[in-house]
Amino acid sequence: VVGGEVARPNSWPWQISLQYKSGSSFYHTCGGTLIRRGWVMTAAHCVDRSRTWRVVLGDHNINSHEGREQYMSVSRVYIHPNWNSNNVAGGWDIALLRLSSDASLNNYVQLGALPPAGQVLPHNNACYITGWGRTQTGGQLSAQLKQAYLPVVDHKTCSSSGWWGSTVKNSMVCAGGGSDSGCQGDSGGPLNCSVNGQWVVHGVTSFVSSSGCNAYRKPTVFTRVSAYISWMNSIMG
Ligand SMILES: C[C@H](NC(=O)[C@H](CCCC[NH3+])NC(=O)C(F)(F)F)C(=O)Nc1ccc(C(F)(F)F)cc1
Repeated sequence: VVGGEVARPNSWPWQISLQYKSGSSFYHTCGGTLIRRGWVMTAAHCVDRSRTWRVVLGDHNINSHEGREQYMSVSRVYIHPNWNSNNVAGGWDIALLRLSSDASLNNYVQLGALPPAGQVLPHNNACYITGWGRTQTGGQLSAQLKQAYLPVVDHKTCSSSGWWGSTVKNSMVCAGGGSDSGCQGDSGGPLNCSVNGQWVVHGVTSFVSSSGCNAYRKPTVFTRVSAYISWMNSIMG
């Protein structure tokens, strides 16, 4: 996350860290959202390569053990069948991870709320991106979970010339476009939007401009969760 601020610990209790094993250690690579006790929603591009994954729940500082974390292994990865790893602009950047056991819900670990199928938020709807991604273009990951206020940019604006043009599809949500943005390492994490006073996860962090995370008029682009409700239900049952 470029800009924004460090989140109050565990104030986004559905945010997870997706980590892969290398040698005898695990490394943060993406974010994700706990959507059922045994299921995590993330981006397909996060799990393109087959690796040994683990999901960390209840985390704040990914480099220290604070005692609230739950470490879950992943028993199966479901990547959307239409996902094309050579074309993030095509959309379909969504995946589900089946956990090997159910999470314990508590003050630090809660389920994220999903939107109703088809719901599209209006321009400027209040949303926050959260994640441990780079804090500047080309910079380092954040040790502590960060948040940034990224209001929704409607499709009409986001897909206009000077903005993303036809790269952005209707199955995506744009948010931000100013000096705050997502960045590498935030992928797969939630776009948390305020709807009728409740936080609802309307986006899965998908891409930013290759010329810089907070490039002018290149809002962060998210997979629009409300376009994938039926697919997710078909997988999770
Ligand atoms: C560096 C930048 N990385 C990204 O945007 C990666 C996803 C990369 C998927 C493809 N391997 N996502 C992120 O950094 C995220 F944290 F914002 F989600 C990037 O490649 N952006 C990008 C690439 C292609 C296109 C387009 F489809 F238009 F060709 C648009 C943006």
